[in-house]
Amino acid sequence: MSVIQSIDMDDIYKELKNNTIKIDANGNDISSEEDSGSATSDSIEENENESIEQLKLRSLTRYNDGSVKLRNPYIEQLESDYLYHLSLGSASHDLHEMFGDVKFVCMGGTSSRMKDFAYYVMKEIGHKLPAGTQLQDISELSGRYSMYKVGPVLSVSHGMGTPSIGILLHEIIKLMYHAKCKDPTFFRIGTCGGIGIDGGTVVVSNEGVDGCLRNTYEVAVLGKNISRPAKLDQKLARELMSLADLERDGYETVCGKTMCANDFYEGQGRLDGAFCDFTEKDKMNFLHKCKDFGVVNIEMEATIFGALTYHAGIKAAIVCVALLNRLKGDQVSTPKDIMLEWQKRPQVLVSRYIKKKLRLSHGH
Ligand SMILES: O=P(O)(O)O[C@H]1O[C@H](CO)[C@@H](O)[C@H]1O
Ligand SMILES: O=c1cc[nH]c(=O)[nH]1
Repeated sequence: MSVIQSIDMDDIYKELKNNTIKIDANGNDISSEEDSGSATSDSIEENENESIEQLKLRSLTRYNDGSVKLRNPYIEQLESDYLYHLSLGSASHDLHEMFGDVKFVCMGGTSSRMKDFAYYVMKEIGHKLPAGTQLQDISELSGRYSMYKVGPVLSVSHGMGTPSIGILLHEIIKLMYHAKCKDPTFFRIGTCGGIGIDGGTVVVSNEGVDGCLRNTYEVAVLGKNISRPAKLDQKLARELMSLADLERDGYETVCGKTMCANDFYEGQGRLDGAFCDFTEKDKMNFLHKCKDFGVVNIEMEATIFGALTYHAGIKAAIVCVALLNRLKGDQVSTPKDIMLEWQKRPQVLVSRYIKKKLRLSHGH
């Protein structure tokens, strides 16, 4: 058995490596700043700082009318911007006409899930298609992602892992800008492995952490690692939790940290990949440490989803259903029909939220 370097879990709070630049939501380099949030810090001052940060973020990411502003001066200079992986362009399509009314962008890994969600949410919000028509996959030509529009809801597939959802997030955020969408809210509707929770349990994430339990998303840009906070909207998470109802739903909904792994097998401590250089004891120790740290589930997109939406000043939430309890095994072998029923659960919660917001905005 080859030797691998073990993760020193006690080092998780230490500074990132020297060649990593930490940037805050406003794009400032904060690599040299001490970590804030010690138990002795004054909470009123923290709240004030938080509000100031939110205001600065808003001025960087919104025009006065609430429409999405990009943090990239080069886009304005382009004569036309082609969103290659969506098969849509600012010159070839009237993006404002097509998407200007979008308020909710829902993403999930597979095309079939996002098509099902589009039909489900259509029924839930009472959206009617013209007689004899059906929903069209707007990005079909790209052959990469599938996208359906149901009134103010966009339902898009993102594929697997951070690179895939990262490309989509860049293009969808640009789409929001070209379409002049006002204050959109983003959701990831997914599946995950639970830690200490039964299969079928729904998880609302309160933050994303990476495979070393850091609450950041790191990416190499021009030869340097850039690290951005992987934050999710706390109020939105609480509101989603308030819409869950154990008695009515018949299943549990919990809130906690979500680990974003860069791999399904070794990266999630599975013993059933093509390779495994650790023991079952190592795996269980790691999963228990994650659990003690507040991690309730593992998937493969949470950090980048939190980081890019936060950087864009977009309210975002992740709702996943656990397909298994990783403390009890690694194989995902639940029968297909049960799995499909479980996958509906995050859709039900997100639809409830959308319905509630639409009712409020229509004044009833
Ligand atoms: O939530 P969905 O889209 O199912 O994605 C989850 O499932 C995939 C692995 O099977 C990863 O992409 C993980 O994040
Ligand atoms: O264990 C699991 C199940 C779904 N998706 C993951 O990434 N991990």
